[in-house]
Amino acid sequence: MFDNWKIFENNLGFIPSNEIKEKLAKYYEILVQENSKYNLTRIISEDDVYEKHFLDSLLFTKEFQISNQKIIDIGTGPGFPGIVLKIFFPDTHITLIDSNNKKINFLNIVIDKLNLKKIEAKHDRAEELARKENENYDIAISRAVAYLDVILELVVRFLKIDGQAILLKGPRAEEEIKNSKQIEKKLKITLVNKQILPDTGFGERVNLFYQKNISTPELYPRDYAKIVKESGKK
Ligand SMILES: C[S@@+](CC[C@H](N)C(=O)[O-])C[C@H]1O[C@@H](n2cnc3c(N)ncnc32)[C@H](O)[C@@H]1O
Repeated sequence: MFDNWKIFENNLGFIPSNEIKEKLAKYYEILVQENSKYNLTRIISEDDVYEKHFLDSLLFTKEFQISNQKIIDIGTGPGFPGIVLKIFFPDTHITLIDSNNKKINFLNIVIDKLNLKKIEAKHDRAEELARKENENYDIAISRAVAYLDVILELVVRFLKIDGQAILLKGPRAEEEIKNSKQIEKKLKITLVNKQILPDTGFGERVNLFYQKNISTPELYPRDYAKIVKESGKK
C-alpha cells in the first residue's frame, strides 16, 4: 500500500483526501492487472507509478487553475495526465484521446470501475479529431507524446481563442525550444510561462504553457507525415 504521501504534500502543498487515495489505489490496481494485456507502461512498481506518473501528472496544477475547465488530453496512453486530473479535479470536463484503440479499451475500464463522470475516451488521431472538434476546449494538455514542434501543431486547433496548451516535458524541453523551427509563429500560439520543477528524485520536469490568441490558420494541423518531416523529429 503506497504511504509516501509526504512527497505529495511537499510538491503539491496538500495530502490527498481519503476518497482520492481510494481512487488512486483502484487505478493502480487496474493498471497492474491489465498492463500486459494492453501494453501500458514499463513503470510498474507502486512507488514509481505514484511518483513518476500520478504526481508528475499534477505538478503543473500548483501554478495553474483547472477547475471547471473543458480539457482534452492528447495521446493520453494509460490516462496520464487525464485520469489523474479527473480524480483530483472532478468538476473538470475531460476528453481523453489516443490513436491506439487498446489504450481506449483500458481507459473505458478505468472510467467504469472508478465511476468517473464528465469524462470520455476517444479513439482517433489528434490531427484528425482537431479538425472535427475545431476550437472547442479551454485547455489542451499533452505529456510525453511528441517533439515540441510536432505536438504544438497537434494541439493548437483543439483550443478555443484564449485557450491554453500545457505540455508536460522532461529535461530536454530547453533543447526542444532552442531547436524549434519557430512553428508557433505560424500556428499563432505563444509561450507564456515555463515551469521548471526541481529534481525530486525522478528527474527535472519542465512544463510549458502556451496561449492561443487568434484562430488557427486553416492549413494546420497538416497530415502527420508532413508535420514530422518538417520538424525533423518525431
Ligand atoms: C509515450 S505515450 C505517452 C502516454 C501518456 N501521455 C504518458 O505520459 O504516459 C504516447 C501516446 O501518444 C499516442 N499518440 C501518438 N501520436 C498520436 C496522435 N497523432 N494522435 C493521438 N494519439 C497519439 C500513442 O498511441 C501513445 O499512447
